Amino acid sequence: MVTVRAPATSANLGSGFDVFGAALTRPADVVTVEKAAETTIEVTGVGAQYIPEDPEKNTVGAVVEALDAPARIHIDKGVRPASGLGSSAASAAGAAVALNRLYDRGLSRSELVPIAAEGEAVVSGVAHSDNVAPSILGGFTVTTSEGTHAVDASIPLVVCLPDVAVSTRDARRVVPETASMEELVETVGNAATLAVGMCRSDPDLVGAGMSDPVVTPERARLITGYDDVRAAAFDAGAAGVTVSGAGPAILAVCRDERRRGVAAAMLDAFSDAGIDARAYQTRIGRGSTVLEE
Ligand SMILES: Nc1ncnc2c1ncn2[C@@H]1O[C@H](COP(=O)(O)OP(=O)(O)O)[C@@H](O)[C@H]1O
Ligand SMILES: N[C@@H](CCOP(=O)(O)O)C(=O)O
Repeated sequence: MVTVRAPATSANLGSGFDVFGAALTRPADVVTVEKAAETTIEVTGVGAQYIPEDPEKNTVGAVVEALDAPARIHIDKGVRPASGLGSSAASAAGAAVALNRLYDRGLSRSELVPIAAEGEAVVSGVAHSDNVAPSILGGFTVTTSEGTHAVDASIPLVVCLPDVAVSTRDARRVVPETASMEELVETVGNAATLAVGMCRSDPDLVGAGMSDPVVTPERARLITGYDDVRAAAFDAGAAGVTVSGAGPAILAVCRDERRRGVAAAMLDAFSDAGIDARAYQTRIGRGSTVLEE
């Protein structure tokens, strides 16, 4: 038996659509696997009632297939599904790390990234790796078709999750098909600024590089109260605010001493818009951890 804690993640970080990701210290899924002749999946925890236990439909089923590692699998969800916090990815990442150990497949953490990404194709139609990479490797990650680079960065964050669901599949439908040269130049400049900020563990620089003129404005329209929550976070001292993943969670980066105030301001703004929400005061953290084997 192997048990793995796989963290929630925030993808895109504004300027790095389908490329940037970050592991969060909390929340997390806990995935337990045991060898079995046939694969079975049991799901408990946050939002378990919305998650299929059929291996064909659950993200971990694709990981079992790719590793040829049938197992009795238990997923204890800490990351709510359809959150923008890499819920579907956390289970796939945890399963990839756990099954690799259970069956002694000997794959490196980097080699497990494309395998876990197969799970994302099951739910969103695209095997994007920007959530599974940080959930497996930890830190700030840059993922391209060439592979993944991970950087340990110490950056305080707040993620505010409203009590509404946005599916990644639906939110990918509003992504524009083209961008102008002006938008491209602005995005490249912001993404590069953010990456330098991560390398320096500088929250102000990371925040300065989060702005994205192409995808985020379209996604923000799907989140009731987004503009007010964003403005409230900036007023409370956030250095940058954007949609987390495909939403509806909203991500703010700030200095440590501002985190509590930023979280309270975001919750108040959602409440003023008539929406219940919860805020996680978190930071960039480590990847999947083996708890027991
Ligand atoms: N192990 C899993 N954990 C979470 N969601 C899963 C899992 N397997 C399948 N799903 C499905 O994936 C969808 C949520 O994924 P997605 O829309 O990408 O949201 P998130 O941003 O939270 O990952 C839901 O329809 C859910 O039923
Ligand atoms: N790059 C993807 C990331 C989706 O993240 P999720 O946490 O919402 O699953 C996208 O923006 O579609």
